[in-house]
Amino acid sequence: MAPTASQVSKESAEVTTDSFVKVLAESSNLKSVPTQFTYSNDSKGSYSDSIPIIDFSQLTSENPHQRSKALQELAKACEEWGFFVLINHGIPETLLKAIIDASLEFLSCRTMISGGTKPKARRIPSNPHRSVITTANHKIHLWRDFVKSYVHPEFHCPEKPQTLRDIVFEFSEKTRSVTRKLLQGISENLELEQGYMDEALKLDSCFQLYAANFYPPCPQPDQAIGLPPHTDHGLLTFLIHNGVAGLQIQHNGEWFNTNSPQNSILVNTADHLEIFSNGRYKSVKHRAVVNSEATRISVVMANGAAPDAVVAPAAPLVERDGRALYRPMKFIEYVETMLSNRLQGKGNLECLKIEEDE
Ligand SMILES: O=C(O)CCC(=O)C(=O)O
Ligand SMILES: [Fe+2]
Repeated sequence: MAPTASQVSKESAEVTTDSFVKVLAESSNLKSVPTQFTYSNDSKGSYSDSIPIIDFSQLTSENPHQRSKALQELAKACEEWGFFVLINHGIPETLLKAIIDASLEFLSCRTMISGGTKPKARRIPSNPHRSVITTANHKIHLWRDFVKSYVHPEFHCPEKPQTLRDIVFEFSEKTRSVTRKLLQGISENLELEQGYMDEALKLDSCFQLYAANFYPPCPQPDQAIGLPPHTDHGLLTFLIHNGVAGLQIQHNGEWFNTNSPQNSILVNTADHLEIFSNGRYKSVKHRAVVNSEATRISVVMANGAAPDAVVAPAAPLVERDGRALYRPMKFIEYVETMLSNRLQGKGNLECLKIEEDE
């Protein structure tokens, strides 16, 4: 079950003034990355013409030929890249722009609040504005400010401004509907009986998490990271941004820059799709790199199973494969372990893998 508003606001009390990277980045004499942010990385990525593009209007077309072609493309994208650029999805461009603008305003405004009295930020019913990860033996501050809220099946969002709430609510509804149709296509590609996936994952009460990430310009982009390599919880993650590049995905061991035509949505396959498909569709590793010139903002909607659904490899696939490759786990427990960083660098997915000799 999603946490109650009181649980969440208790966590938000961890917000501190110095957790805002924006303030640090704006200080005029900042010439290098402070040591606690140091994360040496080669932030360069390759470019590829073969990053898949999925035309949603063809996937939902009544023309069987068009639909079957789009289904094949979707299967290939999930198998080979775990990532695709979704076009003609039907979500109005005005809404995409509105959620970027409202998220940007909210994060900028939180930063100003932090400079004065803090209580307002504390009362915000969203997850903490955390910018630290713990690796095996030390803490690294990320070059990112962010906000996160569970928005479905229960809607939690900062109470103010009302415009942000309204926009996030509408974006959650629209992305949910697109997600359900993509999952329907994926279920057909996995040759599952109609309704099997919906029931097993209780998709009518599917989980959604909204996040907005704010990456200010960084004086030494190779010495800091917005988000280190990771995979996402959930089935499919949707991401849009303000036109400043920064998302890189790993493909055959190499980092690739992602490029998105205007009004498109970047979609990646996530951990629970890897589990449910019994390893057919891998959860793609990705990272957010920073740059020295422009502020980047991304808005993410993570789409998962119902909080109380126990996610396991689909039984018909286990039967076909002869064995399950992952242990079952309740969806919300998985998410909460991941968000609390309790695994300290070791992914949840790794912990659920069943070795051949077990
Ligand atoms: O901002 C980005 O491009 C990546 C965001 C992301 O991977 C996440 O929020 O999980
Ligand atoms: Fe991610």
